[in-house]
Amino acid sequence: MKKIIVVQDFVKKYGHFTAVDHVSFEVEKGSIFAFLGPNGAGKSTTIHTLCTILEKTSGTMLIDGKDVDRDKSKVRDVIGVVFQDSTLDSKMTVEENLKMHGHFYNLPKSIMGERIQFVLDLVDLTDWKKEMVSRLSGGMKRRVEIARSLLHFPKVLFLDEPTTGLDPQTRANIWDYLIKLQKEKEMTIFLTTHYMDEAEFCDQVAVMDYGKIIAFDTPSVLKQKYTKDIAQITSEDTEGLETLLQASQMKFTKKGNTYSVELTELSELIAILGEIRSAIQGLEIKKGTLNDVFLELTGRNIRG
Ligand SMILES: Nc1ncnc2c1ncn2[C@@H]1O[C@H](COP(=O)(O)OP(=O)(O)OP(=O)(O)O)[C@@H](O)[C@H]1O
Repeated sequence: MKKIIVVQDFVKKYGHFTAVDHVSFEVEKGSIFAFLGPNGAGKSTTIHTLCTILEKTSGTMLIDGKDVDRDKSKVRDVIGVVFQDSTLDSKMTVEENLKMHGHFYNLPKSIMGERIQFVLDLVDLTDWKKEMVSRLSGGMKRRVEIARSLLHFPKVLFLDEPTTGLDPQTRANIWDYLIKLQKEKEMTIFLTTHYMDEAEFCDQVAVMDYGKIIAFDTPSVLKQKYTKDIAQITSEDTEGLETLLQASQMKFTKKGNTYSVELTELSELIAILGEIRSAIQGLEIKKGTLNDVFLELTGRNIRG
């Protein structure tokens, strides 16, 4: 697989403060990649530097083989960006906003109309083309921004917390569009988020904290490596259950007559449950989450 983003030993300092500290990673072409971390982890700093908005202190960053310092304009030609703060002109229509962006990217007049139609179709906003941006909801504005960022058919789409502040339904819709885009256009999507559920959609996740990448892998491998599934068992026969758990050396905690058991071997648990079948009142298996990954790595919740 081709690496479309290559970052080596990236450092960004603001004065004496090191916001990003010797970070290296690579992103595969056509994948969805997320930087996951709490506020202040250094996610926006990294994405802004990749997008040529900030200057790095040291290190190397290549996008599609182009150096973000030496080939700024070539990098800008191959990327699309959607940042946290809206940059749409609310006194203009959706179409006018897109046209302005098209002119900025020197899109020929002959294809402008067709491109605008294409990107608005992608985000289901064709009927809103002539509407003033000021009349759109927050979620629709974000969709216009996504459409606008795609107008010049970028190879990499950068999204800095694309769904922050949006309601769950709109967030889900935006994700539908992004996944459709990635599949249909083979576009690479690089996003930052502090939403765990969003990171779950991604092919690869870099978990960031205090300016460093503390884990990097697919969501399922991260969960396999750093979390355990927990079986919550409620039993009338607490003594019997406890004796069996102790005998099998399974790790557990107890609250009332509910036991939280770390699942290592499912067959072992099934055997225990079989022995006290009639006393079991409830059973729930809780899968490890990306928040558990973060908790395991840092001792804190990602929101904390
Ligand atoms: N212009 C700046 N001057 C000084 N410090 C800054 C500046 N911008 C960011 N920082 C600091 O750098 C660190 C990383 O910030 P950054 O915005 O990259 O984090 P983040 O992970 O994107 O967080 P958020 O989700 O809040 O945007 C933070 O401690 C922040 O306060």
